[in-house]
Amino acid sequence: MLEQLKQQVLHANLALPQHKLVTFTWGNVSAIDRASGLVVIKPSGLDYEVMCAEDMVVVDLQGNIREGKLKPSSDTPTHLALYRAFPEVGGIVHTHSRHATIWAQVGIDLPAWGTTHADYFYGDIPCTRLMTEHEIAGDYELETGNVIIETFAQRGLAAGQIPAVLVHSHGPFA
Ligand SMILES: O=C(CO)[C@@H](O)[C@H](O)COP(=O)(O)O
Repeated sequence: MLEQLKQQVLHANLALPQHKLVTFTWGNVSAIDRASGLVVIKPSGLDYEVMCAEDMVVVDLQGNIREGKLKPSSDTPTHLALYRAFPEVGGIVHTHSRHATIWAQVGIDLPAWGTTHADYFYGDIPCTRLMTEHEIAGDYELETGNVIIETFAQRGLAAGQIPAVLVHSHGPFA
């Protein structure tokens, strides 16, 4: 099922350690097949060095596992919330890359100060508000998606124009 997309998602996940964007297994990439509404995502906690296409997990937009032997990434509910909210989004990447994560801990927007930033973003990269204790203690990953959606709605941002966000005290999603 979705063999080509699994290869693409595997390749994108393996690019994270190659570009030094993750520590240990703390990052994940997914992609959606909009025709079927199915999402291919990295398994949770599996070393990138041994990861292969068959390890990719297929889930539907409600989080039901449709194919795969391994547990999907712990961030799957965040990815799914974003796919449900932003129909223009075809793929999502989350990392704990050092500098973006530092900005996320500070909790401020990333200003459009550089030319490469300007090549990809029509403005500052927003940082979400701090999540509440209730949100953190509840379904944290789903609430992470919700706070991203809230940030884009409150600021009138389009995911196609600002294709990344910092989640306060966590890290970047793009
Ligand atoms: O920040 C966290 C956990 O605190 C997550 O982003 C994990 O780092 C994701 O790991 P996988 O479940 O994708 O391996």
